[in-house]
Amino acid sequence: MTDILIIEDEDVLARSIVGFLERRGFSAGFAIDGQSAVALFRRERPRLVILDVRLGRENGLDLLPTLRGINPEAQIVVMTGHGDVGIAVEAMKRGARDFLMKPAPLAMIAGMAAELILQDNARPVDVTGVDRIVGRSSAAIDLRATLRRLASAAEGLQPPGVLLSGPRGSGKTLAARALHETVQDIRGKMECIDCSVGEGQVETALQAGARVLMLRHVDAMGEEEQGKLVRALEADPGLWVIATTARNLGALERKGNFRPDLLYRIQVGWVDVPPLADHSSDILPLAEEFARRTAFRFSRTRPRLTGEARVKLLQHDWPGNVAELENCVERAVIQSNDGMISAGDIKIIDHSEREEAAVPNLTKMEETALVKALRVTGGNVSRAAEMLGISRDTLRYRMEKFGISRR
Ligand SMILES: Nc1ncnc2c1ncn2[C@@H]1O[C@H](COP(=O)(O)OP(=O)(O)OP(=O)(O)O)[C@@H](O)[C@H]1O
Repeated sequence: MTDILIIEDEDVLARSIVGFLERRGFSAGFAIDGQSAVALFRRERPRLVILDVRLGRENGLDLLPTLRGINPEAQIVVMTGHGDVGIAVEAMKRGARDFLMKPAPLAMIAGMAAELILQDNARPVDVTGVDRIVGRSSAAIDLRATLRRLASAAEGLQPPGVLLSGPRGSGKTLAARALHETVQDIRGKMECIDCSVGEGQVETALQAGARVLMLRHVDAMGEEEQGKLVRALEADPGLWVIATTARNLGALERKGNFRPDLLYRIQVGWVDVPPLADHSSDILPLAEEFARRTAFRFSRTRPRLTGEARVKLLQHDWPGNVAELENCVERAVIQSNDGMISAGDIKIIDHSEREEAAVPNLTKMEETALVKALRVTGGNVSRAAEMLGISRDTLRYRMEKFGISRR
């Protein structure tokens, strides 16, 4: 019996995946076309299949119903070309469990195999440093690499400052903490300040012995606090700043709302944290991680996401980024009660609908104003028209239009 079957028409690639998996203790085999893949699948009953969508002239997706018909319990992960989220969604509608985007590093394939085969509920929750950043997209890989590079250059950064820039909820604070955890031995104690909350926090943090200031939402820092910070940084050149912003600080500086000398000090190291929509291949690994963490927190067995639930998560564009995904999965885990998270448990808050509801209806407002003016004036049309700032004739016309009587 084989644990993992690789269905991949590129013989050399298939062999290297198999070799890598075997060195990590899995038994693996491969097939280079549909027909031999089905025969091997039937004979070896693998628990996991990694299926390339482009299988020579064949479409790998066409194999899905056959494989699922033979053994519906086997997990099937499809490999798609980079950026082909549409194909991944299609594959999952047809029963695939997950997807990988090519080129997928071998370590990532092995990690996914371990996760799916061992169903490791017991994976430690206390991963530290840059490893806390979940994701297998090239954006996540780049982010971890940039943070590691900055961490190793941390001692030499002059002046010592790193700016993490990206939209709300994208993971800037997590990246900042990950960076600090990696360098804390050389940089020392960190105090976190949310600059949108108020003034005076820099002083308090310094009094508490901070050697690193984490400034969340630094774009919201007031003028006076900016001045204090610049003076503190001048007095203590070893003080480190890790700042996060969702707004363009350069533009704020040009408008005179951000001090150029502060900007110069904090954007020595620069990290861009992308919106979740730009790395949608991380949606499912992140959702799995949030489900695992929430289940752990509430001492529950980790619920499984059904295929429909996965498709629903993939099809949303997450304007609130990772924070929105995290909230959504947490709610789903709390609501689920049969060990499964189904599409119905995934409640996506439609921001456009909420915004639509928040826009007042002008006709309704006009009618309400007319009724109110007539009630306040006891039905006196002249006084009501005066209050409303319109002529008596206009008021009469409007009353008729809305069918409003004087009382
Ligand atoms: N790649 C990731 N892996 C694991 N968890 C993540 C990742 N990105 C974000 N998160 C989690 O998502 C949530 C939101 O992230 P975070 O608070 O870092 O966003 P932010 O960009 O700082 O938001 P804001 O702009 O509102 O301050 C946090 O709970 C964080 O731990």
